[in-house]
Order: sequence, then C-alpha cells, then structure tokens
Amino acid sequence: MVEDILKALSIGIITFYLLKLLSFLLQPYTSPLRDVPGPPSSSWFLGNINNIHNSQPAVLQEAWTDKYGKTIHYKGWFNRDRLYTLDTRALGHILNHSNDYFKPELARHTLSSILGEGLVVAEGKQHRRQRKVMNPAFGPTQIRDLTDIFVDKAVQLRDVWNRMIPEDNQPARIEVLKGLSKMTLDVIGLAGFNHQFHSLESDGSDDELGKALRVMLRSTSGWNVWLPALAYFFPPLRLLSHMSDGAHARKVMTRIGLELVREKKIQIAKAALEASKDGAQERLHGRDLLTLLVKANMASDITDSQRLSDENVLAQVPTFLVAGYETTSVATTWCLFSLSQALDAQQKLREELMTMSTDTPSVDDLTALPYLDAVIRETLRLHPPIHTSIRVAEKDDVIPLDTLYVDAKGRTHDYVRVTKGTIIDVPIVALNRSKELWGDDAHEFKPERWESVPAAVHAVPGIWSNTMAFLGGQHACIGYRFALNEMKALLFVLIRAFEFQLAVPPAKITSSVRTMIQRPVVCDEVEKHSQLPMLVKRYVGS
Ligand code: HEM
Repeated sequence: MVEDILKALSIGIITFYLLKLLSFLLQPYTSPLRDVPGPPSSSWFLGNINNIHNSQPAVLQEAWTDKYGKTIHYKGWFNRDRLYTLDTRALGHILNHSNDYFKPELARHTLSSILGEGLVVAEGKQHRRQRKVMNPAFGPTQIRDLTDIFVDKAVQLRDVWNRMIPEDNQPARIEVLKGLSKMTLDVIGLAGFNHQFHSLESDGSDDELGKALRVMLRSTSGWNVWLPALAYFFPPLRLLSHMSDGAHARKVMTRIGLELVREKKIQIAKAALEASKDGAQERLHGRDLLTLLVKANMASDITDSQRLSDENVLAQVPTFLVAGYETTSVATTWCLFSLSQALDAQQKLREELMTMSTDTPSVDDLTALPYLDAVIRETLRLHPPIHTSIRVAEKDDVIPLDTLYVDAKGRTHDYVRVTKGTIIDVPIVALNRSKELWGDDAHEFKPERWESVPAAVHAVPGIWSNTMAFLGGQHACIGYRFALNEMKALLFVLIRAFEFQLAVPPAKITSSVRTMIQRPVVCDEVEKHSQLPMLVKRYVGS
C-alpha cells in the first residue's frame, strides 16, 4: 500500500516536472511574441544571446530596431522568445507596474548570494517596505550634508594626480579610472557608513572591508557568476558556493556590517536617552546613510510591521557599496573621455568653473553652474554606466504601445501580449541614444543640447532628466542625487586643476562587453581589463 502511494507520488512529481520542461521548451511555438517581427535565431541553444554578448552594448539591438521596428522579439536560451521594445509607453507600463514585472529569479538568486536580500534584490511588498524606510536617507537635504565629503575626497584625488605630474608640467600618463575608483570607494565608505577605506592614501590594501569588497566584485563577473547560477538549478552545489572566496568575503562583510549596525543602534539609543533627560533636541549628528537608515528604522512613527529586520538592514551595507561606487567612477571616467574628445567643451566648462572664487564649493555653488549640469546630463545620456536592465513578466499581460506594429500575419496592433515568465529587456543606452527621440546627432557628445531638448524626450519614463540612466518606476536608482553631487564635486575640482587628453587614439577606446556596467577598455590591451589612460597636465591659464 505504502509502496503504491510512493510510486504514484513519484510518477506525479516526474510528470509535473516533465510537463514543466515541455512547456518551457515549447514556449517558442506557443508564445504570443512569435508573430512579432524580429531577427532570425542563430542557434537552438543560445538563440541570439551570443550575437548580443559579442557586440558593443545595444549596437546589435539598434540595427534590429532600425530593420524590424520599435517593438521586436529576439531569441534567448533554448530559442525562447524575449521582448525588446523602445516604445516609451510600453517601458513606462513595465517600470511602473513593479508588482507585475520583477527582476528574473536567477539574477536575483545570483545577486542575493553576493549582496544578501538588500534593496537591489527585494521585490514586491518587501521592496516597498525597504524603500520606504530608506528613502529619507537619500533625500535632497541629507545628500546636501554629504557635499563636503565629496569635495574633500575630490581635492585629495587632485593632490595625488598633481604629484604624478613633473615640475616642468610635461603631461603625465595617468590611468584615470583607477584614481576615480579609489575616490568613489573612499566616498561611499565615509558617506555610507562613516568608514575610512583610505584607498587614496595607501591603496586601502590593509582594510578588511575593502579586501572583502574587491573579492565580492570579482565574484560578480566572468565565470564566477556561473557557480551561484548552477547552484540555483542544482541545490547540492550550494555547498560548493558556500566554500568559495566570494562566500568568505561575504562572511567578512556580514561581520563588519553587524558591528557597524550595532554601533549605530547604540549611538542612536544613547542620543535619544540624553535628549529625554534634558528635553533637548536629539544630539546625534551621524549623517552617513547607514546611521540615517538605522535611525529611520528605529523611529517611533513607524509600526513594527513596517520595520526592517536586522538582516535586511545589514544587507544594505554591500548593496550601497556595490551599487554606489563603481557606477559613479565609471560615469566620471566617461565624462573625462568625452571632454577629451570635445576640447572646446572642456575649456568652456573650465571657464565656467573658474568663475567661482572658492576651491571648496557648497552644494549651492555646484547647483549654480549650468554648463557643469549640462555636461553631466550629456555624459549620463551617452554613456550610462548600466546599459540595459531586465525584467520578467510575473503574470500574463497586455502591454500598451504608442507605435503600432504589423505582425507576421499582416495584422496591426497597438499592444503586445506577454505571458508569465517572458523576459523583457529594458534598454537604457539604446533609448538614451535614440535618434528618433534625440535627433540625428543623438550619438554625439553635445552638452549644448540641454539648452532646449526635443519635446519627444518628455515621454521617456526615466526618473531623471528625460533619460534612462537611473531608470524609472519603483526600482529607479535611490542614490541618483548622491551620484550627481559627487560627480559635480569631482569635475569641479579636476577640470579647474588639469587639462585632459587621451593617451591612446580614440578609436582604441571601446566599452567592455558581457558586463552589466559599461567600462572603458583599450581594445588592444583587453588583458588589463577596464582602464582609461590619459595625458594630464596642470592647467596654468591662458
Ligand atoms: C552614476 C551613478 C549611478 C548610476 C548610473 C546608477 C544607476 C542605477 C540603475 C540603472 C538602477 C536600476 C537597476 C535595475 O533595477 O535594474 C539603480 C538602482 C540602485 N542604485 Fe544606482 N546608480 C548610480 C549610483 C548609485 C549610488 C551612488 C547609490 C548609493 C549610494 C546607488 C544605489 C542604488 C540602489 C540601492 C539601487 C536599487 C534601487 C531599487 O531597486 O529600489 N546608485 N542604479
């Protein structure tokens, strides 16, 4: 009898999984996307994935949309249909219905094995809860309070580069990405947790948290992401992934993160106690993101059900580090690249910055510089560090379109239908460079375009400046004000101090492929990974 039940149960389970596998493999024949125009597949196993991975971000997709229209489908793994659209209405729908469109589970699993269940990984109710408690720490007033950290660290970087230039001011060859990365790491350490990485002074090689971060970042690229991905499908492999360097680094980060969170809690409780004794205002002046987050989470005006668990608070430590440091250094590096290709713009910017009589500007000084603002907007439009995002439909849905398409059977549609499980690309760089939106010069660096932008770009569903650089909707970048102020401080200090030229012919600079972040690479030195060698000399006036 028991044997029969076990047998029936096994057959049931096997049938269930076989049916699931069959429906997975049959998706190309059943998907409503099959009649949407799109390129032919290159292989049954990889679909068009390899073509995409072997080309510069969005270049291939741009050729497809030129040929087949704004809304297309292409083939993913096992030839499964994926949706790709530049239609701003469709993208607005996807980004603003974050309960119906999540990050794919595999991506979240891989990310959570590195970052924990922080804001980047959380979805649905959990995401809303985390975001609500975290939003105040990233408000305009709070970021304004961090400006002196941005400026001090920019000045420190300036002094490091200054020492590399000979006295006779012959241009020094400086790999600017390295210095900018050290600067942004020091900034996120101080502004994020009041932690000193000291990477600009001593390479930070002795700092335990810095070491752990470097290992964790290595584990987010190349072959290292395959182990957590495989462990997702074959759970026994999770034992192996627990023994990896990345897992060890995560343990270190958890331990240090716990100490930081505990420290902040004690400080906050102490400040509250002192205030209750003498009725004075709370005296805690911690302005770093983690203090503000812990404080918001302990506040009496939120209910227990809205409070984050210690584990969720802790997960924000690697989340801030990973989300906030490389994105900003890469964006500033692309800005220096663009300014080295547009020397008139570099000089115009310098002249504007020189009108300020201070070396250490306040946030109001930085905000009062329109050309600086335009240069940053143009950089993030043309070189958004994150080039594409990705979502999966959590339910069958009908996505409205602004631009109609004609399907393979000659029928016209003003919507596209997706079924649960369909993967959708969210094009960031492709939309930022769309000629239809920005005009024929969309691929050129022209800060002047921000004096009057085309009306069409108002339809872009991005949170900032009619671009997708920081995405839009409920998952839009929480740190965008932080990043913009940091970039402004860096450019203010560096462009006033130095003149920048490329140290290699511009045609040799390309963008990394197969990486989530678009990093500059010298095409015949790929073994050195990302870098931007520049010739830097002091600006001595004209
Ligand atoms: C130029 C610099 C930056 C760029 C271009 C950038 C871009 C982005 C983008 C595109 C996303 C959405 C990712 C997705 O959902 O697929 C995002 C999310 C996020 N960013 Fe940034 N970011 C930058 C700087 C920062 C900084 C400085 C911080 C923190 C100090 C930060 C923290 C975050 C967090 C926590 C999220 C997840 C938000 C959520 O899902 O609710 N970012 N960022």
